[in-house]
Amino acid sequence: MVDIMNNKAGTDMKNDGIASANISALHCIDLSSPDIHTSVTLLKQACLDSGFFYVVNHGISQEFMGEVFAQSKKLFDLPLEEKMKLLRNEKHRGYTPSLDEHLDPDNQINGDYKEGYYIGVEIPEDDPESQRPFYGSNVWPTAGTLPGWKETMEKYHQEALEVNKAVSRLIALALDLDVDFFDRPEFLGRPIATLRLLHYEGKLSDPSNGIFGAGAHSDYGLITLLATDDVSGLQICKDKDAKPQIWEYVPPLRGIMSSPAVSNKDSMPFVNNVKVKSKSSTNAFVVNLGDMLERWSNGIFRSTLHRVLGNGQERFSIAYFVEPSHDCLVECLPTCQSKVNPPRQVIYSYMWHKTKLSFGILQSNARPTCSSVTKTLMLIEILTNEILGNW
Ligand SMILES: O=C(O)CCC(=O)C(=O)O
Ligand SMILES: [Fe+2]
Repeated sequence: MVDIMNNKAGTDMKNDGIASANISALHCIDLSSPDIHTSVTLLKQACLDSGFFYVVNHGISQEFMGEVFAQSKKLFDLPLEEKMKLLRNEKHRGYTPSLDEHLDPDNQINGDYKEGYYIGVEIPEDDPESQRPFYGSNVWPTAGTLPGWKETMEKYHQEALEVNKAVSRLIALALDLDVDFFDRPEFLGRPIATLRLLHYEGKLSDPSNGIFGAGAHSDYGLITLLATDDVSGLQICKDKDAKPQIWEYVPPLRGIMSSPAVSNKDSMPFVNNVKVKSKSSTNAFVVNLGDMLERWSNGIFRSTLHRVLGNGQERFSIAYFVEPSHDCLVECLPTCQSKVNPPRQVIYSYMWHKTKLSFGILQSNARPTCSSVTKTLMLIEILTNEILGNW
């Protein structure tokens, strides 16, 4: 029996053609399990250990995921001049070309070797809400160019949001909050939820020379739901302060495992006693915690540094970034403070975005870099201090 959880040190990915790295032993949450207690325990441990975990049996069919990836590929297969007609607008919706984003400028010589496509929550232009950062209308390829594309992506946007909500309910329980804590209208009732299709062109990464598929970063929102194809590349660094940093692969978790470490085709992988149900069962999502949840939980749950190394093969992934509404006051959760861990920061989700926008971070990069995040957080503290006067 292959047990990815116990598949720790000693396993490497040498046949990826890049520097060998261990495979990370991540927890796996079965969203269909009636045993909520076990799911919450596993999830809590995952959030404390690494801020990364797999989610299986999430309810989105394999067939539909195949359609979403096929449509994504069709878009990226368009000639560059066609894609440039869909270039991202001022609301950061639409196409972002290769090297446009620079997630880790301190360690990258060029930008990320990936192209992307942003799809947010659609709010019509005549709705005053559309004036707020990250709300607005999407950019769509015409039905003539890509039939059914818009419909597929809109459906995935909705279905993936439900998976995120299911995960956020387990997170609420893991933080000793009411199960529906994050479901409130001002939180995930009106979320800032952004789908991002990604295509890595197949450039071989060379970390020592600053070449990455995606540079090291942590996501800045609440949680991110990531779907990937069978090509490995995602790595995490559980301790961002360690020197040297230790990077571990997070391989795609499938009904049939694709990585050499877990390729015993005769047996289905067990992950922390969760059986990935059958060869036709849905592929796992990778979920990771963002900087906002780290703040909200007063540093108890941590966001984790991650990056993507290209192994020379083309790779597709789909990230879904979820944050609460602009009106959400991200103040220390009641269950995350004590005498030894007093509340640290108060941030308006709205301020979070406004500050990023006003500092132009989003003008050069679709999302802020790690170092930008740090600078931004410092700034938010100053601004919030001025506005709320509670320091
Ligand atoms: O493509 C991946 O596997 C990760 C992408 C990612 O980390 C991001 O877009 O924030
Ligand atoms: Fe990320």
